[in-house]
Amino acid sequence: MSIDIVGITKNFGSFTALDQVSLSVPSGELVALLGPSGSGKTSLLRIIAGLETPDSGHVLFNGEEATNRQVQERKVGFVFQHYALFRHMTVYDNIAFGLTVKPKKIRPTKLDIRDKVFTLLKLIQLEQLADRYPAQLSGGQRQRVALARALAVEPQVLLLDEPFGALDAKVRLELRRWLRRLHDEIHVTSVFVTHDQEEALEVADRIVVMNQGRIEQQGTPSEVYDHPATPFVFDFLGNVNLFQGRVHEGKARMAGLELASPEFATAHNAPALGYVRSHDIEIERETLDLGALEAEVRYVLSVGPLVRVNLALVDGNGIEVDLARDVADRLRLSVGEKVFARPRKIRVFTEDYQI
Ligand SMILES: Nc1ncnc2c1ncn2[C@@H]1O[C@H](COP(=O)(O)OP(=O)(O)OP(=O)(O)O)[C@@H](O)[C@H]1O
Repeated sequence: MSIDIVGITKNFGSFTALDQVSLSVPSGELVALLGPSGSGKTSLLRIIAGLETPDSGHVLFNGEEATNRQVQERKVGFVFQHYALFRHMTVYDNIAFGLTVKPKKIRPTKLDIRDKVFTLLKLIQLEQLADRYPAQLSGGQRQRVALARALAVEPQVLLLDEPFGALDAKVRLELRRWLRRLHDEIHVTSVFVTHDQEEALEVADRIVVMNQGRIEQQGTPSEVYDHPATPFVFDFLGNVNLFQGRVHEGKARMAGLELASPEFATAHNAPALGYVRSHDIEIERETLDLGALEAEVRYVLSVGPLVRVNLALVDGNGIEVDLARDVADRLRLSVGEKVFARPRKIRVFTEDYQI
């Protein structure tokens, strides 16, 4: 089922949580709503679910007006961060619950329910644990059961609000890969709320980046990562360094760097911000040209497969560089050493345009 959000605004008192938000989710797509705390992700999800009413705007399901439809009529399934399972029921009964409480006329037979529950148990790879109680499961297993319970009633839309938020990093990673594979199998239209950019980049077909109740950008993971439309998106998706400067008659100057572009031709001393991802900077001991910045090594820190180097520039500002371990091993940097930092890619934003 496709979802269209058209010009949705939601206020809580004088606070605007959603400001004229429009979004289309084609049938079968997995969309991630990504943004910092308070950006309006959950409010938008709750409006799609029918748990919250917008002040203005419309929600359409398959092109049909659904703004005032009751939750029960919307055929949505939910999985929340702390959507506790029924403690006194086994895994089997938890998953079967939505089917057993259906009105008698449309309730499947006991045998059909059994078939359905075991199909779902297979899908979530927990067939052996049907008779366990929630307290006897790990956090990751519980969330998989919660997902199976949501899927049992064959929702047309699946809404997931930080479903893996309470789990530790390793389980989180496993589950998001598992969710991606599961979605490839069942293709139910899904909206997934997260504030974790890696999770969104890995799981979603499309990412909707939210900030202060508005959509900053939407696109495929590579579109938003490689071509961020705004400084906010650049900053939010990855570890970035920021250089302040100015553009004037075809040139941008910042932190001792000079960049020429025809895009700047009409700018006259306009303030500009240059963004460089920490893995888009090379460190050299010697330099032959002007494209590198003189710096001093402040500290060197191993972070798993990366080595994070903090450099102090001549102007006193600090930048962070992430080097692959083999590159760092070759360089063998020591604290206090003088080096050169060469940004490979800089994205310049001025008030009027970006390159
Ligand atoms: N029922 C409510 N009453 C008053 N304010 C609310 C209510 N629900 C949400 N808000 C406010 O609306 C804003 C958006 O909240 P929302 O939960 O949608 O953000 P979010 O992006 O999901 O954040 P988080 O990641 O922290 O859950 C927040 O500032 C929040 O305090």
